[in-house]
Amino acid sequence: MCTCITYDNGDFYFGRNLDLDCSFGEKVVITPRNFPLDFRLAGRKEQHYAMIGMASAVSRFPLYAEAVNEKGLCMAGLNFPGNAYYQKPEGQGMELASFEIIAWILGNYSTVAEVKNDLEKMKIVDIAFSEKMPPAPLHWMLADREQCLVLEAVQEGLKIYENPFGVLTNNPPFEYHRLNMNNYMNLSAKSPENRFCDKLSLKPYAQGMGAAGLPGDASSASRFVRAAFLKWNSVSPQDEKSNVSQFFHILDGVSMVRGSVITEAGTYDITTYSCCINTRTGAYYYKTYDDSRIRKVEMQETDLEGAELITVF
Ligand SMILES: C[C@H](CCC(=O)NCCS(=O)(=O)O)[C@H]1CC[C@H]2[C@@H]3CC[C@@H]4C[C@H](O)CC[C@]4(C)[C@H]3C[C@H](O)[C@]12C
Repeated sequence: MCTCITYDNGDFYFGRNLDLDCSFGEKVVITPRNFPLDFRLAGRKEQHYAMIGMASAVSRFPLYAEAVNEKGLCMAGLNFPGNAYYQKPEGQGMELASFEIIAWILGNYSTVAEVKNDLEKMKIVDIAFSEKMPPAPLHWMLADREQCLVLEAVQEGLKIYENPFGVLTNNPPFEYHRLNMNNYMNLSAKSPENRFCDKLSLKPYAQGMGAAGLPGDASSASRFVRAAFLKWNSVSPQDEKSNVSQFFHILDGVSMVRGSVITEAGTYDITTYSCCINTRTGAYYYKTYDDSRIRKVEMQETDLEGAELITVF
């Protein structure tokens, strides 16, 4: 499971928890402007926007789990098993493999509004990266400071949703989470008042009781509501250090502790890493399950005109 959020407070931040039972060879990878991107059916891009994010560093193609480009457009892929449906390629139009979609969108577009114009033309097709790497069933959150969308490639085609929450988790489809949020509108960060019945003298006896009923489990639906509650009630000074710290505190509120989530295969889902990106500066902050120190990789400190992928070890 995964949780992705945006955070607007002075600067605009984007990031996620990546919850998984194993590593996918993740490394922070910078794709400079002149690194040729070879798309399977959409052709070769010699030049494009530079981007930074966490990718599987096993290949010549940057397989991003999430990234931001130099214009502040960001995108993340999250598991969507049983619902993601990639179409058969037909050899016409803008056909993209699921593993190419982040690099394609961030390489070519500077804002969500710009992408939106072309989304109708895009088709996500069923192509494996390699025999050992079949397509992952994903849905995506795409955001900039102005707008946030969810993209879901399902049997009926590519669905595009406005996402006013700036939050995404996993199954079921986004429409469910949007409706489910209404079940929690009564929760509050403030101390509650007795609305149960005025004939009973009910009083809060501790802090935090206004949000009693906020779901605490690790399920996707619960993480969605909890991340939204933490994010939308968040208060933080607007400097970089406070914002980044606050962002990780929100993600910590929906993170997975080893042993508490056992998959059907009997393995343990954990929050492998958490990341926070300042979308204006391209600074990528992250921490891992075994090292809570926050590390920072700055896209702008590398040569963005380069022609080779930069993998940060
Ligand atoms: C596992 C992650 C989602 C975490 C998540 O949401 N967990 C929910 C669990 S639960 O289902 O809700 O229980 C997803 C997110 C992005 C994915 C990579 C995308 C590029 C590439 C695509 C290739 O085709 C296959 C390999 C590849 C490296 C992918 C590996 C893996 O699939 C990644 C990391």
